Amino acid sequence: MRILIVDDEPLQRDMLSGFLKKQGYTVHEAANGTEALSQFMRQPIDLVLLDHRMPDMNGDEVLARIKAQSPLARVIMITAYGAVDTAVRVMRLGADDFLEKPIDLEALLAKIRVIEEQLFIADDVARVEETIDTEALPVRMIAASPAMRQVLSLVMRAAPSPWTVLIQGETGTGKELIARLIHLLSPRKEGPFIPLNCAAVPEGLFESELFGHEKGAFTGAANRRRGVVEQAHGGTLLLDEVGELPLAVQAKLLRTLQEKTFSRVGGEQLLPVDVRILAATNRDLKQMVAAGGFREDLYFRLNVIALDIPPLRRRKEEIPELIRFFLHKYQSPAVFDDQALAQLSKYPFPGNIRELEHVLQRTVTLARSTNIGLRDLPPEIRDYRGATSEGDLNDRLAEVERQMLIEALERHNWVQTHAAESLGISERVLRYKMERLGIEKKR
Ligand SMILES: Nc1ncnc2c1ncn2[C@@H]1O[C@H](COP(=O)(O)OP(=O)(O)OP(=O)(O)O)[C@@H](O)[C@H]1O
Repeated sequence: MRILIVDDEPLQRDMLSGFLKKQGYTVHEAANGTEALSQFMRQPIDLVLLDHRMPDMNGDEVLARIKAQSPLARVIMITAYGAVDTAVRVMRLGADDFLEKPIDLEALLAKIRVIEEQLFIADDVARVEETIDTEALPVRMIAASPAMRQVLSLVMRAAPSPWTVLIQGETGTGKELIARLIHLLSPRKEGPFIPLNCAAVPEGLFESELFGHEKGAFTGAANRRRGVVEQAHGGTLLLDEVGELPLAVQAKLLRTLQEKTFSRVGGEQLLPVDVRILAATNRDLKQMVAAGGFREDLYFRLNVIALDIPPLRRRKEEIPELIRFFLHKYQSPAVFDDQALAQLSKYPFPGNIRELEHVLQRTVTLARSTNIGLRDLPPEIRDYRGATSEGDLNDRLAEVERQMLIEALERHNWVQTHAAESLGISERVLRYKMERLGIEKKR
């Protein structure tokens, strides 16, 4: 990891630099904010240890400028002893962590390790992207928010296992992308990845689509045909919109999952098959189970590991990064000004990342110049005035809850027992809420 130490006291810098070098890190140093920013332009930096008290520039400002230049750079802010206000404020401004003076080197190392672990995840993803690129598969992905990093870390752990994974999320949140990632990180990566969109299969054709058919199995079955289960042998089968599967087919699929065999429509023989199943849905399968539209036993079989992909409006901090990503993908020279970016961040994107991508394509194509401003945005976004519906209310409540939890955790140095107590909830409830709201544990 490449670490930049920003501190105006040479002794403190030397001490930190010596310690971190001994731990095997590559260390750069800067004596003030201006120098820090120029260092930042010159070379890749993964982590900044930033002294909040700077002679030339306010620590808040240095932080904001670093984060604007490279939203993925991690920053640990070094604050004065007992300056709780500062600590809370810099965390809000996007610092990844903070540490009080005098610096406890063991605590510093523990914090660096946490960040390092997150970067490893990002590195793994980058490596996956390379693999995918060489195979000319159009799969690259951005995961810059804490919520998505948490999803990715779960992906990393789930992928090598043989278990089925149920990927849940609204339309366009990247469920198929995540499924491909799981496949590519699994021992089956050399095998096929077969996606089946269950919503696109006509009612009467499910069985043959899944399991294939023998010649003459039904009118129109002129030849033997392999189904997706068979095609995915040795690899991974993604059942997208799995909630659309008719009940009769669900029973057959369950048998295949349990016994690792299947038979083609019109065939007598039970054939062995080695396939890992991933399922994706934008419907609430649990509710479908309760309403009798989905088999409970199949639900439990599919839901061995559950991955919930948060909607884009819960991870708006990724919008600038996603825009950069898509502009690069389309080799567009367009630049979005601050007002356009702010308005895009306000809009709730019901169609999530897919909608964002379409909006960008449309905007860039129709804009009069490469400088994209408010007037170039599609009217539904340009004229969007903020929350009105119930869905938005829930999002706002979640945001308020998030802020309150983070503040309480900060106040109590991320000691969950104390934070929970101060909020009047149990520690278990606190942990549940942290997970649901994508708040990462700090220590
Ligand atoms: N994190 C991401 N980074 C970059 N691109 C993404 C990301 N997430 C999704 N996309 C892109 O957005 C589009 C929609 O993603 P995908 O098809 O995986 O969504 P989905 O949840 O499976 O949608 P649906 O529920 O409608 O099937 C794709 O073009 C995908 O490449």
